[in-house]
Amino acid sequence: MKQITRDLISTLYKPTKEDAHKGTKGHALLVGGSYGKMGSILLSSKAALRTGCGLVTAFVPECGVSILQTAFPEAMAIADDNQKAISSITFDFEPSAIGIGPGMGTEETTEEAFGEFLKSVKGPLVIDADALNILSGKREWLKRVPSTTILTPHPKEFDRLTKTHDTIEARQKSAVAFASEHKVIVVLKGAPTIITNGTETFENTTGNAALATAGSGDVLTGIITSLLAQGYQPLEAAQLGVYLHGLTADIAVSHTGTESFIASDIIGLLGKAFLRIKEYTGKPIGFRN
Ligand SMILES: NC(=O)C1=CN([C@@H]2O[C@H](COP(=O)(O)OP(=O)(O)OC[C@H]3O[C@@H](n4cnc5c(N)ncnc54)[C@H](O)[C@@H]3O)[C@@H](O)[C@H]2O)[C@@H](O)CC1
Ligand SMILES: Nc1ncnc2c1ncn2[C@@H]1O[C@H](COP(=O)(O)OP(=O)(O)O)[C@@H](O)[C@H]1O
Ligand SMILES: [Mg+2]
Repeated sequence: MKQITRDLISTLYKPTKEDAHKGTKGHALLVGGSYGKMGSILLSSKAALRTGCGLVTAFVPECGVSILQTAFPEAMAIADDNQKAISSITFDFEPSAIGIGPGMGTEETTEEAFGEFLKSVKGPLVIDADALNILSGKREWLKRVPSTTILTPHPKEFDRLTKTHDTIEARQKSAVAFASEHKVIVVLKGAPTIITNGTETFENTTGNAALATAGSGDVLTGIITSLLAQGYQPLEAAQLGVYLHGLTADIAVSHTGTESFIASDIIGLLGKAFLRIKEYTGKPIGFRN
């Protein structure tokens, strides 16, 4: 297994172009949320914008619109017809990338909506959380998942999708086989997280137990979706996203410790994490780089 080193990340990282504007930096669409779990998609959406895409739209149940627009005015919101859970995923623009699943729930109407969504979605796409849980009950829908889609299961989600694994090694081996069979990229989250496309497998080298906190995976979904929206190739987006996510916790741990770190802190430290990566590239930090 290869390691995701700072050298690898320095070669992947693309600085913002000087003549960039919000229309050239990609438009991420985040789909998810349900009554009582709107925080998850809010975290994903905020993380996406903080990772550098130009525009973010959140597709949420009706009850989530005012929550989103109040807590995060920079994002646009599209309301589902249903009050509490997503029932039909329709939008009238072409997103540069889509992330789906955080807080979405697995109600029947949401399951149907996700099944329909998969019939027409082209990608780039990130599938997380409840979208993965729905797929676990509808494995035949895996055929509809576009190739190079990024799946971001934690161990329990991966086991639901496949089978119970007794060891981390067995699960990792299974993730490689799964990625190869379904032509997807699996980000198997954990300590450490591994990324595989079925041919090559990489182990992340950043992150610590501060990340063991509610919503940290929702944030990762936003980060990776944003990188995809900005034009990173799926494997690169997964590698850079997981590295950045972990780096925020490594930066934080000396002054917050592991206990008080929360998912919003990951978002707040993304800027510092990007600056750290810029340092690795050896190029001056500033406007003209
Ligand atoms: N503020 C919010 O709105 C939040 C919403 N969330 C959403 O809640 C829904 C349920 O997700 P959950 O992941 O909480 O529930 P799940 O039932 O899918 O998984 C939680 C369980 O998975 C196991 N697990 C997780 N990471 C593991 C690891 N590294 N090693 C071994 N076992 C591990 C643990 O047993 C844990 O209790 C998702 O839609 C998620 O996006 C959560 O992200 C929490 C925050
Ligand atoms: N002890 C740990 N060390 C490193 N990373 C961790 C640790 N615990 C959790 N993480 C990371 O935190 C994230 C948790 O994701 P997830 O379980 O989906 O959270 P949520 O669904 O609450 O958002 C993953 O990226 C995982 O790798
Ligand atoms: Mg999660």
